Amino acid sequence: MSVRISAMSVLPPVRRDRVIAQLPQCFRKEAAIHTKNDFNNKVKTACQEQRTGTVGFKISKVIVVGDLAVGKTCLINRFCKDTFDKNYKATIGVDFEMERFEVLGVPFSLQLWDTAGQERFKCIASTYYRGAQVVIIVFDVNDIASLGHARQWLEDALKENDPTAVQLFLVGTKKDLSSPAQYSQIEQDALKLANEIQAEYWAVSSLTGENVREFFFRVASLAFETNVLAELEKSGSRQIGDVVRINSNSNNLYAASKKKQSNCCH
Ligand SMILES: Nc1nc2c(ncn2[C@@H]2O[C@H](COP(=O)(O)OP(=O)(O)OP(=O)(O)O)[C@@H](O)[C@H]2O)c(=O)[nH]1
Ligand SMILES: [Mg+2]
Repeated sequence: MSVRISAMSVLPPVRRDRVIAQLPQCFRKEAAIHTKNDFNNKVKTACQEQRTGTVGFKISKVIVVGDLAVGKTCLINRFCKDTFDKNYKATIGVDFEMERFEVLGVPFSLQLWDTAGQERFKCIASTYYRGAQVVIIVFDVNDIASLGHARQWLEDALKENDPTAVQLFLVGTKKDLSSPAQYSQIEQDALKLANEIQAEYWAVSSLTGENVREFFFRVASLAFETNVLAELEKSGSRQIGDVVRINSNSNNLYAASKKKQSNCCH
């Protein structure tokens, strides 16, 4: 972790299509984390004044869970690599992707943990649940049973996390395979569940790409907003100068992380 943080300072600039300047809107107002039109004012001001705490080192951990073959890996691959594979290759344990953004001018990364839905790999996968700021529960809009299992996935994910600190998303995939009539029927159930578990609801297709980018932009934006607000609360009356000092002292940060690394490897 610390090694990755120090490496970030030498990374190239964030891709132009990962720059977020406006708060992306929710998919359904009936099931949204919030329905405000714009980023929180305190967050905007802090970003303008570069008072966002560990500027440039912000990372949120996201775990993606749900039944086997609902399309978790395809969803991540569509967004991160703009690819789609029609052949099913089960995820064994977990896969990991880091996606970098710039939100309100501040570098921000999502650590995406793609977990296995197959029962036999669940045990390995669940050891990676800890420390998640965002939980994405995925179901297939053509498979009502996969929606029914969402609660169980949530329960397992929250066992390892502080339920009050987690932002939840419920995502229906494979929208391209369902007729409008079939879709609107399952959407009713999904919206109801999303409200009960206080999740924000989205429906996407990784095959066509419908809503995929919008969804991840929304995740990044809400995670960022929460992250900065928490940072502002934590720092309270701390001087702006403190933050600047931490950042300008990156040599020491690097040295410290190297030291830590050698301690744990030997
Ligand atoms: N038509 C269509 N097929 C999809 C879509 N998303 C995924 N699939 C297909 O569904 C199958 C399973 O997709 P994966 O992404 O591997 O599923 P997973 O949830 O990662 O499965 P596990 O890793 O076993 O948990 C593959 O054959 C995909 O091609 C979609 O949006 N539309
Ligand atoms: Mg997978």
